[in-house]
Amino acid sequence: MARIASEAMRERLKVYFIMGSTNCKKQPLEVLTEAIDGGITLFQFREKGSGALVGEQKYEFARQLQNICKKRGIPFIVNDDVELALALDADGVHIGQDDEDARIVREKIGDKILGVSAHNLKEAQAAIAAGADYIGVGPIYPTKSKEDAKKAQGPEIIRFLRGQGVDIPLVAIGGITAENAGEVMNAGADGVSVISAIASAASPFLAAKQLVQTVFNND
Ligand SMILES: Cc1ncc(COP(=O)(O)OP(=O)(O)O)c(N)n1
Ligand SMILES: Cc1nc(C(=O)O)sc1CCOP(=O)(O)O
Ligand SMILES: [Mg+2]
Repeated sequence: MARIASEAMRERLKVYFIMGSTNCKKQPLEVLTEAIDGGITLFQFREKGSGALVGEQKYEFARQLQNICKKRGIPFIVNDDVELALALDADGVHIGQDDEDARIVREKIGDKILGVSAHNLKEAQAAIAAGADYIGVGPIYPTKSKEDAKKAQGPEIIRFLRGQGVDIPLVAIGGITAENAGEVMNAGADGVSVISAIASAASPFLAAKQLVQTVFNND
């Protein structure tokens, strides 16, 4: 299998839903199913924070979510846990600046999708050099979903990176909702990545649909 092409990656990043068991108000498998019905384009399994599943329970939960994604043609990305991604034969891995080195992860996962978090130009350039398929840039707005999140930088960080010639597929993250997704896309993001806007919504289906409408109408 060859590396994903940039243009295909950009399309996949449009509405990127991230979720773990601790983020959901409803049954997580139902939340993911509704989000897919609503039109999400990519999914990341992020099992983190107080009360997160570990060991066999984490593996089994991930496998169930992966099965839903497989049936619906949504690529399944694993956050942080490269060994889990390999054990499940996931479609890819997302790592941050405090995780395993991106070059080593690229070697381990071969042609699978590699996403790397970047907060500034230096980190973005290093991620590209290490073989990232996309970068996640955030937090754009304040977020309650990541305990160790950095200070929000606003959509300006995306405009700045694009202005400096960073043309890798780029997804914005942190505090993004259907209300502010338009300005994030206008700043030059290929897509938006969200946890709470979908996972905490009374209707994950409607929440996903609203994001999809905003992002795709912005093309
Ligand atoms: C799409 C996307 N962008 C950024 C992140 C954050 O990754 P990281 O900085 O490693 O933080 P954790 O998510 O591991 O807490 C992400 N997960 N996805
Ligand atoms: C997982 C994550 N990473 C971030 C970063 O800045 O790198 S912000 C974040 C949490 C995003 O959740 P919500 O959509 O609920 O704000
Ligand atoms: Mg991480």
